Amino acid sequence: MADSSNLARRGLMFILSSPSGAGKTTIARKLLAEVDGIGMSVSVTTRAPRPGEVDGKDYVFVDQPTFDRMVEDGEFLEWAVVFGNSYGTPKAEVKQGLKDGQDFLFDIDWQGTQQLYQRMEVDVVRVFILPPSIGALESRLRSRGTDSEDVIQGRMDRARAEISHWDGYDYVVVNDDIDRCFEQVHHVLQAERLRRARQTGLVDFTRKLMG
Ligand SMILES: Nc1ncnc2c1ncn2[C@@H]1O[C@H](COP(=O)(O)OP(=O)(O)OP(=O)(O)O)[C@@H](O)[C@H]1O
Ligand SMILES: Nc1nc2c(ncn2[C@@H]2O[C@H](COP(=O)(O)O)[C@@H](O)[C@H]2O)c(=O)[nH]1
Repeated sequence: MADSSNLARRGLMFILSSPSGAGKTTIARKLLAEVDGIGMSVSVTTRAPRPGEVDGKDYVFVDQPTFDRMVEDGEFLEWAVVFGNSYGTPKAEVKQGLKDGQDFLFDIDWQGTQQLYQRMEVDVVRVFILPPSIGALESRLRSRGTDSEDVIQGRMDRARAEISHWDGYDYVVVNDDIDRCFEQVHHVLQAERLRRARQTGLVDFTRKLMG
């Protein structure tokens, strides 16, 4: 017997953005651990690895000349400069994966979101995570313990500008309680998977149902 989860479906591009420290990486890791059928789009960056970050898993870490060559060779679906470092989304895996029904999770900023939306609007679902307050955002950046005071100040200075992009997203979720926020984001993913236009197996399935 068929249900919606085993009908053929085109994959989707599930984008999580937020001001730095609001919790998108935490939500992304939980989604990857607990939800089937979704994989991370691993970005390329010129930023130095943080303690504990693994090359090829958290990011592909490259130097600036390598990044510039990848841009010239058209290897990115989008790229942007964020906090003085370059970040880009590799093209290769995503395009084929979507055709095969694989969903991809993107932890990217508003500039990258706009570029992906312009290129691949029908596949993109845009989710923006807000902190419950500016104070909570700052204390999360500090409690993470991965960035210097200068870096934290830079990210706080940019936070208001980043928050101003909330209206470029399809869904906005406040991350006060992490479990509740995760549940809300998970529900968005489940609903978006059921969009008629993505369910490519529906034509055959309904034909059979109607005899
Ligand atoms: N709801 C929450 N309550 C308290 N702490 C949280 C909550 N969500 C996330 N955190 C913590 O806040 C810190 C920042 O979270 P995270 O690294 O996920 O943010 P981010 O948005 O991915 O930041 P960046 O853009 O810099 O990568 C982490 O230490 C995380 O454990
Ligand atoms: N446009 C893109 N933005 C990206 C990409 N990968 C990550 N990011 C964003 O950069 C900032 C900083 O990230 P951090 O890991 O250094 O704290 C954050 O907003 C990410 O969402 C990308 O490929 N393209």
